[in-house]
Amino acid sequence: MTINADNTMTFTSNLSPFLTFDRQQWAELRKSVPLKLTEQDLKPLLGFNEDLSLDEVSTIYLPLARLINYYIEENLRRQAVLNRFLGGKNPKVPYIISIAGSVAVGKSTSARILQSLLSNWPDTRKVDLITTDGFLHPLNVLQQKNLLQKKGFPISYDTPKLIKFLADIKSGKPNVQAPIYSHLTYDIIPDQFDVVNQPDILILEGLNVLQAGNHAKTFVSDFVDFSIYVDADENLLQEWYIRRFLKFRQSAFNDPNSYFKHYASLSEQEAIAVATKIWQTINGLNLKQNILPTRERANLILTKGADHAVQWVKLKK
Ligand SMILES: Nc1ncnc2c1ncn2[C@@H]1O[C@H](COP(=O)(O)OP(=O)(O)O)[C@@H](O)[C@H]1O
Ligand SMILES: CC(C)(COP(=O)(O)O)[C@@H](O)C(=O)NCCC(=O)O
Repeated sequence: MTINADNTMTFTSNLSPFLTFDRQQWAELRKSVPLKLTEQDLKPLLGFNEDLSLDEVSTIYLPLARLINYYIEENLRRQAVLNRFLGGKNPKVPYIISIAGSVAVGKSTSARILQSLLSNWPDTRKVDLITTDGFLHPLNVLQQKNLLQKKGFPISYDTPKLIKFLADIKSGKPNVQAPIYSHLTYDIIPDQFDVVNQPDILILEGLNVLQAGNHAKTFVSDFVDFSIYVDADENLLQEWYIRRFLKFRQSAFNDPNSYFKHYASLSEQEAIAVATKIWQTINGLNLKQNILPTRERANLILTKGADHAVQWVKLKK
C-alpha cells in the first residue's frame, strides 16, 4: 500500500490477507482525520506505565482507536438492524475486542491504552477489561494434574468456563462474573470476582484468545468482534520477560504472601538464570507450540521492535 501526496491510497494486490503499514504509513492514518485529543489529554494515560512514550500512543494507538471506532459504529448499525428484525427485543450487547500474544509482549499495556482511549473518545463510554488468567485452573488442580510446568498453555485453562462467560456477555446478561487470578499467590482468589455489567466495550486480554484447537465446537473467537495479536521477535520477548522478572524481584517477590518470595533473596545473576529457565521451559515453549501459530487469525497484528516501539501494523483486508 502507498499513501499518495493527496492522502489517497494506492493498493497493490498480493496473496496476503493483510494490508501492511510501516510506522510512518500507519501514523499518517491518524493525521488524515484530525483528532480532538491533545497531548494534554493523553498525558494521564502514561501514568500506569513509566516506560510508555506519548509518541507511541499517538503514532500507533490513536489511529488504531480511530479504526476501532469506525468498526463499532458499523456494529451498532448491524445491531439496530437485528433489533428491527426481532421486533426491538434484542438487549444491548457489548463490542468485544481481544488482545493475544506472548507473555511479556505488552498485552496488558496495549489493553490499558486502548481502554483509556476508547473510554474517552469520541464520547464517554464504559470499557471493561478482563484478563483470561482468572480462567486458569486453581493451583491445586494444576498440581493434581501435573500441569504446573504448563501454566499458560491452553490445557491449563478452564476453557468451557471462559466460553460460558463470553456467551453470557454476548447474550446481553447483566452482572456476569469473572474469576480473579493473583500473581502474588500464583492462584485463583477464592470467592472474589470482577463483574462485567453490560459495558459498551469489553477488552479481553490473554495468551490464548485466538486458540481454535482441541475439536471444540465453540471458540473464544466466536464471540470476539475485533482481535489483535501483539508480536515481537522471541529474543526481545525473552529479554523483556527477564527484565520484568528482575523488577518483580525488587518489588512483588519481597511480599511475604508471594508464592515466589524465595526468589527475593537471589543475586541478580541467579535471578537471570531462573527467569531464563522459566522462559525456555514454559513461556517460550508455549509461544512456539501454541501462541505464535494463532497469529494470522487476528484482525490486526502489531509487530514491535526494540524498546516496544511498533514497527509494522498488519490489518486484515
Ligand atoms: N508500549 C510499551 N512501551 C514501553 N514498555 C512497555 C510497553 N508495553 C509493555 N512494556 C513493558 O514490557 C513489560 C511487559 O508488558 P506487559 O504489558 O506486562 O506484558 P504482558 O501483559 O503481555 O505480559 C512490562 O515491563 C511493561 O512495562
Ligand atoms: C498468568 C499467565 C499464565 C498469563 O495468563 P493470561 O492472562 O494471558 O491468560 C502468565 O503470566 C504466567 O504466569 N505464566 C506462567 C509462567 C511464569 O511464571 O512466567
